[in-house]
Amino acid sequence: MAPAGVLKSYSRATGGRDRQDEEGRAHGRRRHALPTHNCVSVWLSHSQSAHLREVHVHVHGAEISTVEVSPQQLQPEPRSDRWEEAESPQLTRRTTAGGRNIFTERPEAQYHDGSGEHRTDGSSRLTDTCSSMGSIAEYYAGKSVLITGATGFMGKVLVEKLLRSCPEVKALYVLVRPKAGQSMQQRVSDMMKSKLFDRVREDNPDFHEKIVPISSEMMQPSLAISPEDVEKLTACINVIFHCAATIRFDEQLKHALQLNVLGTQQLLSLAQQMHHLEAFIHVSTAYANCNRKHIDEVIYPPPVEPKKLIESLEWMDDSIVRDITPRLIGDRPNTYTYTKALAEYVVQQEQDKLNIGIIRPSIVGASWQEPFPGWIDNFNGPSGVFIAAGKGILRTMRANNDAVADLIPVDVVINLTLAAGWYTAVHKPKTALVYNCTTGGINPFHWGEIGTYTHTHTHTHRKQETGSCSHHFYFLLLLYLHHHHHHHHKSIIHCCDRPSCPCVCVCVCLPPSAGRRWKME
Ligand SMILES: CCCCCCCCCCCCCCCCCCCC(=O)SCCNC(=O)CCNC(=O)[C@H](O)C(C)(C)COP(=O)(O)OP(=O)(O)OC[C@H]1O[C@@H](n2cnc3c(N)ncnc32)[C@H](O)[C@@H]1OP(=O)(O)O
Ligand SMILES: NC(=O)C1=CN([C@@H]2O[C@H](COP(=O)(O)OP(=O)(O)OC[C@H]3O[C@@H](n4cnc5c(N)ncnc54)[C@H](OP(=O)(O)O)[C@@H]3O)[C@@H](O)[C@H]2O)C=CC1
Repeated sequence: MAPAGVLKSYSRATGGRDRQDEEGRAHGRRRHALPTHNCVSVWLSHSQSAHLREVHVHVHGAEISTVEVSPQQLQPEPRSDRWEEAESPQLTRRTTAGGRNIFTERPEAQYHDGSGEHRTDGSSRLTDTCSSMGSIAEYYAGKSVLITGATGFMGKVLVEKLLRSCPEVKALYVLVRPKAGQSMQQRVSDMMKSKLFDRVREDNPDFHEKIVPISSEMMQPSLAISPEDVEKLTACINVIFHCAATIRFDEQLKHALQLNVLGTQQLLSLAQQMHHLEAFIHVSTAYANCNRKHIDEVIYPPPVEPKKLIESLEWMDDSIVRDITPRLIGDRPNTYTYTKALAEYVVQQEQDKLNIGIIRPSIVGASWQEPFPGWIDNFNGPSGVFIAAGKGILRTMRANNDAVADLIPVDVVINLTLAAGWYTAVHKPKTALVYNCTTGGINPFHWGEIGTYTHTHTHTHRKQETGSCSHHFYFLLLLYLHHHHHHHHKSIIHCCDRPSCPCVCVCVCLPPSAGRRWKME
């Protein structure tokens, strides 16, 4: 176990008002220690005046990449996608003839091991491989990668990033099912035509040749992959990224178990047949253990033995399962978090046979920078709320302004996921490594602050667009903790689309003249 103070602060991923101030809110610029037993981490640091200043990618506590963001850069310019940008005290850089930076470790570099001890021991099992690890892109060169959930929000970004930043990757095998009357091929082809892939297309118009769709339905026995495809996959796959899941909070327990737990189990079985597999990366969620106050980067014992649960639910009528679901999920809020916790355990069971990494993102939001700022294709989590508020439909809701909004941009999550794939393959950890990919512990940002930033940003943006400072209130969402405050506000503002009376405007925190200019789009 790592030292409690540090890890608790970093790993806490649950929303809600919490104890982030054990280490104090950030006063001026500060850096927080990293969790100790993981070696690839992405973390954010900030100053009091800016909510997001830097993203750091660390390997073994050594920084391999830093991105600076000025407070004004709420819509930053696209930046270099190269991962090897920063000098670090623990890595030496050599630049190849082609201009590529290659980082190798200094022999005296310090390590943290799983017990939280600093190590200077050059004979550590981790150092052996570090000196030959090269860069992440170099690792993926010539590799064949299998991706589940490639048609989903995170899977798409993973596919895009691999193709763009690891151009030498050999092939991406994506498990896809036909859906909504579209064949598997049609779905993949549509995906590749989307704006998300514009930059990849620019770099390599033939990028589609690297994507190999494999027909699969993850709820079916053996994932419904044909014997020919199984043979193909077992012969060539080097790395697996498992993103597929049902992320519905209200999923029927049987369905969620079948996909999130049994589907994962079947993929692990397939993985074991692979002759050249180097890493299995499972995408979990920071909320898998949301019933705990502190979430360390460890896999907790499951609430129930998954195999037994699946066996006992098999014979039960759906209505009985529905009735007993609340008892089964206990102090977890939904079947999603419950089954994701079981899946982690199922993955852990294979750690003796496979090199495993588990990524636990918190609430994944729109891209921060890559492939361009602000990309998102769903209304999940709070995104639906932002859209409704941005459209002026939603203006009040019950929520705690001071609760931590543990948002994390999708590109940051994907960068970590790929870095973890590389790290896992190169270091072959003896036990599954867990990576909490969250912001709440080290760079807490609160729901209430979103209103402030959004308002300022909308105002600036509008001014840039129109050259005018006019107060058009497109975005006004007030959060109330108390039921009656929320209802009071709702009855005023939700009942009048155009508050023409100055008194109403004042009541709902608009300037008295706003009524005349209120405009809905
Ligand atoms: C100014 C201040 C701003 C401050 C804002 C403060 C906001 C506070 C908000 C706090 C929110 C906190 C959220 C916490 C989230 C924790 C997240 C944890 C992260 C994760 O680990 S996983 C990702 C989270 N998962 C989800 O978000 C899934 C949620 N969705 C569902 O559970 C169900 O879909 C839902 C919403 C219950 C709807 O079910 P149902 O009524 O059965 O409807 P259907 O599923 O049949 O869908 C009907 C129709 O709608 C489309 N649909 C549904 N959901 C989405 C979606 N998320 N995005 C896009 N489209 C969606 C669906 O496709 C159907 O369309 P058809 O055309 O097929 O009919
Ligand atoms: N979004 C978030 O905020 C967070 C997500 N996560 C985790 O990240 C992972 C990816 O999530 P996200 O991309 O947001 O989810 P999406 O719902 O966008 O994508 C889910 C993917 O799983 C596939 N899938 C679902 N059911 C099946 C099935 N029966 N057979 C084959 N494939 C199937 C979907 O395919 P299809 O297109 O055919 O439906 C889709 O590609 C999940 O494991 C989730 O738990 C973790 C934390 C936060």
